[in-house]
Amino acid sequence: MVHLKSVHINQDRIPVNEYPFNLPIIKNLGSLAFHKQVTILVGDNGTGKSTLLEAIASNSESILIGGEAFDSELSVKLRDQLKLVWRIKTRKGFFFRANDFNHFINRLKDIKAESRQAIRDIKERDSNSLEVMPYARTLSDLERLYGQGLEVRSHGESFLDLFQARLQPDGLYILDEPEAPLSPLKQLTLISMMKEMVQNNCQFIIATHSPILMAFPDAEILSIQDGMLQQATYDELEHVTLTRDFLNHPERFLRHL
Ligand SMILES: Nc1ncnc2c1ncn2[C@@H]1O[C@H](COP(=O)(O)OP(=O)(O)OP(=O)(O)O)[C@@H](O)[C@H]1O
Repeated sequence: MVHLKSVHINQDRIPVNEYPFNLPIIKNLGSLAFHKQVTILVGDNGTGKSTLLEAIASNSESILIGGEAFDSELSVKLRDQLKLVWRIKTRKGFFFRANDFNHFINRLKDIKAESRQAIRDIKERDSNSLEVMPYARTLSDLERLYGQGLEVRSHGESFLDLFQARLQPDGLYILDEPEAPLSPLKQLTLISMMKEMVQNNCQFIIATHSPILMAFPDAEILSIQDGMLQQATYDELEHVTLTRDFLNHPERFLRHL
């Protein structure tokens, strides 16, 4: 079952010559329906996938993992023109951009260091003080979620740890290029985690360039063609055909570069 059924854009009174409204994908959006629990957005660089996902996530009040805030004033403008239709609005889930991930890990590291320091300072003043409790709770919550710490894992490992820790049933997960740090094998691990969460009533909307993630079983694939989002099959995607042809005959491509 999908939580988010559709997105509509109010085309009245939008400044069509300004970013993000000047992007063809936004100009042509109209209504976008989500029919399956997994939607894969595919398109060339710069076609507007991140812009659209950020505006949807911001409108749905999604938790932003790792980023400072729904930054661009510009995507906020787009957010305000969107109308989201829910089956039942879920508060679970998050918005995740691979680009924000390092920031997220560093922030967790800082929170732990600050909490440890606060505990030391309080204990020096009064070794029996209960003031340490909130800091101790923060540390134990982080340890329960992420074990020793995401910062002591490799980029790809910590990324999967995060998903393992934070995916929960009934959530809406909006992911922007989650394949970024993952080896092909670990992308399969991510697919396996997602399959489990789909059985637990989760919905995923994912922008990706990975032909592996695009193969998620029974996903709805929306491909950006000539500035329009259109349903597509896996085998007709350029990402897939080009990768397949390249892997079969790399020399044919490299010869011309
Ligand atoms: N703040 C901004 N001001 C003006 N133009 C912007 C801004 N942010 C992005 N753009 C432009 O909007 C277009 C769409 O960007 P966006 O990041 O949404 O594309 P994308 O499809 O996610 O690309 P990629 O696959 O490379 O991540 C790009 O041409 C980009 O240069």
